[in-house]
Amino acid sequence: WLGKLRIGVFTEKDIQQHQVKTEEFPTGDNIPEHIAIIMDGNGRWAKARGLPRIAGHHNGMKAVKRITKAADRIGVKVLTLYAFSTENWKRPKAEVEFLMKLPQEFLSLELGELMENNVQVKMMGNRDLLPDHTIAAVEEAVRQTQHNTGLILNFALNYGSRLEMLDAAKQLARQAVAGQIDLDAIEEPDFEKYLLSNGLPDPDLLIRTSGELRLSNFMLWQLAYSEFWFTDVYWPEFSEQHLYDAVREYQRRARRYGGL
Ligand SMILES: Cc1cc(N2CCCCCC2)n2ncc(-c3ccc(F)cc3)c2n1
Repeated sequence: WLGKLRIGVFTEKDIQQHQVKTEEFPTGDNIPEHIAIIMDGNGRWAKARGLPRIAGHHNGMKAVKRITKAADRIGVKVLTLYAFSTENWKRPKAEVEFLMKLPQEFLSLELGELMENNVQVKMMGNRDLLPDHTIAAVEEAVRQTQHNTGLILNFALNYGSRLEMLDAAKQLARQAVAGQIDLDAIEEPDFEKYLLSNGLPDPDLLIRTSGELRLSNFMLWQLAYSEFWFTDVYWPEFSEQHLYDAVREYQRRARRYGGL
């Protein structure tokens, strides 16, 4: 009986504003197998606090760890995080140099725990233009975790969807010109195997933070049937409960649309 006694009184509003850390997290059926996140708002988060943009990116990196653990906890199988787009090269040189150091900083801090939690690190993106030190850090993490069978943590790094699809089309065209495939027999799976997401299921749920309502050249083919969930919250302040709100909404839609 005493176990049910509430210490202090909090309202539904407190819960919705995450003033109170409710232990509840989504369970049961329809946990999305693959969640993809466009982690936006890092610069604005810093600006709102009178901090330099790189402070936003650094706090964004802490959110990566927080949300990876939260997704793993509820049984998500694949978590794809849009860490750097092909358009991000237009940022100031100093900012790009800082961003290009974050993969190795994150991995030097977290790879041990990722291994303990059986997480497999993958990278989806174009290795051209990436600094050698960035590629080396990511490829070492991919190698070390390649046999892990738990959550797949897939970083979209120097990724652009149109370039990805154009390259897949060119590879198919080359095969057709060489007579290695019958043009009229090409089906969607023949195209998909040349995408950088090859081997991964399409995202069930796309989350984008900071109020932007665009895809920004992210997984345009793969998101064809995905649920989209947008929030005004800036990525550095995106909490476990925000993730769980998105998953609960996904489960609600699946129940509603899953029927007739
Ligand atoms: C370029 C960049 C930016 C980056 N930000 C932090 C998250 C918000 C978005 C912008 C800044 N993060 N966070 C983690 C990584 C990363 C990438 C590959 C990898 F194998 C391990 C970690 C990362 N990479």
